[in-house]
Amino acid sequence: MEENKRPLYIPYAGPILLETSLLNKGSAFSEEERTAFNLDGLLPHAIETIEEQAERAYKQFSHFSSDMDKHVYLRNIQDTNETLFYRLVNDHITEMMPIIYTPTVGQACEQFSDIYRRARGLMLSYPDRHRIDDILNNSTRHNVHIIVITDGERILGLGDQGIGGMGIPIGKLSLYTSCGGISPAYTLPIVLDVGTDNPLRLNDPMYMGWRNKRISGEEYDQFVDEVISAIQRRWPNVLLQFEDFAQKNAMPLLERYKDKLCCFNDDIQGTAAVTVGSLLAACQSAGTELKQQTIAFLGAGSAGCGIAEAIIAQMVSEGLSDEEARDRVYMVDRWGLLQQGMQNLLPFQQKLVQNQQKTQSWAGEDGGVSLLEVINNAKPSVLIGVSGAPGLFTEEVIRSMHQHCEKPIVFPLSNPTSRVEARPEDILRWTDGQALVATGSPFDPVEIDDVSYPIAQCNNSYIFPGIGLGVLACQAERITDNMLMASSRALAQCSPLAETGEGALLPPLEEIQEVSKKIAFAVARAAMSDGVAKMVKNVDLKQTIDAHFWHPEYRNYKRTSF
Ligand SMILES: NC(=O)c1ccc[n+]([C@@H]2O[C@H](COP(=O)([O-])OP(=O)(O)OC[C@H]3O[C@@H](n4cnc5c(N)ncnc54)[C@H](O)[C@@H]3O)[C@@H](O)[C@H]2O)c1
Ligand SMILES: O=C(O)C[C@H](O)C(=O)O
Ligand SMILES: [Mg+2]
Repeated sequence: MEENKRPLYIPYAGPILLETSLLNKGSAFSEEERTAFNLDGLLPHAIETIEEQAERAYKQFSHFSSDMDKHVYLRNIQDTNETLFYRLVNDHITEMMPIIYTPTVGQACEQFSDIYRRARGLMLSYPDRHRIDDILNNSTRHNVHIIVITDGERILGLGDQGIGGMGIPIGKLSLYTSCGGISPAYTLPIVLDVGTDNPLRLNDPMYMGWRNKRISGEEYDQFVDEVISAIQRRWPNVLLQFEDFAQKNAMPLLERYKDKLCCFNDDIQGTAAVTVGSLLAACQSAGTELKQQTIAFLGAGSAGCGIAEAIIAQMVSEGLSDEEARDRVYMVDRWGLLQQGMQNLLPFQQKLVQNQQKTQSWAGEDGGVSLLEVINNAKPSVLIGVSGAPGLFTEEVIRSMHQHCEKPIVFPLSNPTSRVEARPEDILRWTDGQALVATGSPFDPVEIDDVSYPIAQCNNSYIFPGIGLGVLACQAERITDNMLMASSRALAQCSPLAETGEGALLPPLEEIQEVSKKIAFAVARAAMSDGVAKMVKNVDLKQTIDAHFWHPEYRNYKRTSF
């Protein structure tokens, strides 16, 4: 906090200062600042506090009836006065997170070109591939510590949105700041504009991206390589988060870069960490261990296989052999259960096939093993949906699961809300209130017979802000599996249900900043013990994390020249 009291020396003045979102204070500029920075007459007479500004902004926000209008309104505040934006979001996190993030951000990506107002972040288009270094120098942020990058091809469960995918890095980075205390000055959203195969975007006269089919293969790989090399030259210590890449690219990109720079794939690893954390909390509250569960997945893609591998690693840490752990995990995709000998599986899916000898008698008429057949034969206690396809946890599937398992754990994690595998109220009705439900998108508590069931939001948003804070605090140079596992365990320790035997599976969003600090602490400790942190061992880690935590408060400005 002492840090924050030091004045900032600012070379901008007049309208340019008011147009600089990181520095603008609007009506909160003091009398002295108004004189020193040539602002007299550019602002209303009254000098306001940030609380007064936030009160007015909240009133205006509340007048909008649609979530998209609210989203556009908040994004506009973000683009004009970031401090006020974060003050507002922090004060109303439960109400505003679904507006700046999932699910509304999905619609904002689909309508990106329609609602476009101001420049934010970097848009790197394939036709500009020969001047990426120059373009990075145009960035409005110079001291970048965290980048979220997408190519817009798998936006939530909404498919290819081309340049509209930019909504996702913007939304994720907003959470890095509001939930993880990363100064907005340190963040940079990037979209790789490599075309789009979505006819709705290509045929839309308003579409603002490169109007071309997606590039692929060698051209695509080379372009990504050029961008990442340029990022490393410009910001060698940056944490790079890959987000919402299509299945064919997500894992190969992670494999290609994970040992070369400080990076992770949020859909594979962040999702795995939050899901394992949630499952650990669920097991703890039931007095069991993860190794005792049998787990079925619908969707064996980036998220599904990422979660499965993290579950297996946790089961092994609880004493199972790798083979025993894999035996307990059933992956169902479009063509049924992943089994040995199946054609066209990607390398990361091949590691998760079931032994055909065990499952051959389960097959239906078409020779494949459906989700229902897995439920009836394997009798899972945990069911996870990451298919992006809505409604597939049918009444029959859930009731069959409940027949074999008194208190099933059911996580329909697909986003946004329109893609959920089953709605929580249905799952609870079909299981007489016995299921433990968590979803990827936010849902209100379910009321049945005067009992209220809270629905946890099992979304990687519980994890990545804490990872970012931990990485910055200890100056980590890589993201290791131990760091991710540490984040899961730290999250599980924050679970009200695990702690007290009742209440929600995951902590309320009002506590997210404290949760992020705990995750950051665990992540940084794991980074130090893995030898990937530059921070010296005897520094007080907790104090360093607190010192890194940015708060949306105005600082005093003093004038300086360029
Ligand atoms: N809650 C979270 O934090 C979180 C995190 C990551 C992803 N997700 C969600 O999970 C979904 C999948 O993401 P992903 O990155 O794994 O995508 P992906 O494309 O890599 O994987 C989706 C998989 O589901 C399969 N699938 C599609 N329709 C199916 C059907 N009818 N039956 C069986 N399988 C089917 C696909 O073949 C594919 O293998 C998305 O909706 C995404 O929003 C949620
Ligand atoms: O963006 C989210 O809400 C979570 C996740 O990264 C997803 O792709 O669905
Ligand atoms: Mg994602």
